[in-house]
Amino acid sequence: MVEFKKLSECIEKKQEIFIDRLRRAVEIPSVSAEAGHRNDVFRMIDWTQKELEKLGATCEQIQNGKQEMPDGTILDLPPVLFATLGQDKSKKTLCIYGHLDVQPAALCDGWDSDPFKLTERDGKLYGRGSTDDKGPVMAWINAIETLQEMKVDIPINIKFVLEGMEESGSVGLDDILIKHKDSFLSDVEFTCISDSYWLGKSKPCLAYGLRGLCYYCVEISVCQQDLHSGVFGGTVHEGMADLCWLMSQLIDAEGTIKIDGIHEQVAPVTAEEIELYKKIDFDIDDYRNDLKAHKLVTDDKVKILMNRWRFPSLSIHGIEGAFAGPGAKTVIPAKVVGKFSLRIVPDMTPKAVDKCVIDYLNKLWAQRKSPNQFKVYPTKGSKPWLADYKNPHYQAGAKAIKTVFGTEPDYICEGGSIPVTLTFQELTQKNVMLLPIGACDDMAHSQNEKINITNYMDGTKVLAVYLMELGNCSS
Ligand SMILES: C[C@H](N)C(=O)N[C@@H](Cc1c[nH]cn1)C(=O)O
Ligand SMILES: [Zn+2]
Ligand SMILES: [Zn+2]
Repeated sequence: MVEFKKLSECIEKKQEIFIDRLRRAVEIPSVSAEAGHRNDVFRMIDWTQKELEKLGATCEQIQNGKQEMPDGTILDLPPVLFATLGQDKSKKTLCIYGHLDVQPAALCDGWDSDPFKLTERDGKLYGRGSTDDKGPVMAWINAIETLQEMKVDIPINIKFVLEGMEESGSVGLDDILIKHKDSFLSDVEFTCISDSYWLGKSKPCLAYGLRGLCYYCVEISVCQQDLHSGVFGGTVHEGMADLCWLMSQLIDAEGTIKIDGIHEQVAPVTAEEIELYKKIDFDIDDYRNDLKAHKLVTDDKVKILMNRWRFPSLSIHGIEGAFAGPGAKTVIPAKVVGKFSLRIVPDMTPKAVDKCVIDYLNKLWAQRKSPNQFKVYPTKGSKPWLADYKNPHYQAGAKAIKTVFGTEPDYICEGGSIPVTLTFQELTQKNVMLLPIGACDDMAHSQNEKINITNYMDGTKVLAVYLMELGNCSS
């Protein structure tokens, strides 16, 4: 086993190279949700392939067909990048998943610097994708590169599955993985994903649960084109008024979901779980301060954590077709599409949730007695995921964290969703672990997303030590 002190020094010496690698990754605006950036997603995949090839990996881009956008345009889906490093039959194989696409971002959203120029301020690296998920993907590359330069024999074979559509529902990925179950995935013994965040700012953690996601569109059309509200106001049934009324019936002021049949699907909380949650090191005042929230829905630590991980939540995201710019445009939109989603937990399933949501909205629509055209439909849904954190694979992760930070990790769940996690678990029938490197205040998906330099560098160390620990791991 490589001496940690030496490994740590080698990683520290390469800090500028590693930051530069992340800088080049962030500079490619690989926003999967925007048609105008689709080529950048392709570019990002090509660029990462070259980085992996420099490590000696054999790469293959698995083509992923086409995607029809809501306006009817057809776009090529980015390929999924498969990479293989090492094919030693005497070694076990680790599969690393990550994503190379990012959420949309623009300076005018309220960023303090260009989201696609990695900018260092106070030991933090700001930029879209810095923590979600380009930083962690680069940290894997950094870790392998360092071990290779130190001439260390990595005790496992490594496979990468890197996609470019995660932030848009991982379109096509499950089908590709299912097709490669008996080939590329057949020898996978462990899967590790670094695409989530610590619970706090200083204590590392391992995550063993994710919520699933069910996303919905509610479409209301009034007429053929937008109307002048002075000329036509008072003569038509306004779609925005219908939609705002419908959306206001989804949750109450406390955030409790009002849709019939949702709460009944949630697995009952056990006394043992409550005890587990009580022990988690989580400062509720810090959390509120970080968010600069006026007030949280409760000051009870266990309830807040359970609301994040153990119970469903419903969020209203936006209205397509509605006026959202500055100024005072006076228009009646011809058609509006409301967007909301539910994060779902065991024992909820997208199928059962879809039925409740659609039945509930149809019931409300009948009450509204509007003559407008109404349609509600789910976009992609994903199930929640839970893993066995007592598996030796988690012990390898914990040992790596102990080596780098001198402390045991917290074992936590994550409120977000990475749908492919469950797919890996089901297809390989092996343990999957989430090993985050970013801090709780990294603000993924938001303005001023960042990763701390310390997290990026220590994260690289943890991933390198974890690769070495896997050599002794029998899952
Ligand atoms: C936790 C992960 N880094 C993440 O951000 N996942 C997204 C997945 C998603 C699904 N549809 C769009 N994005 C999330 O939880 O929102
Ligand atoms: Zn992510
Ligand atoms: Zn994300």
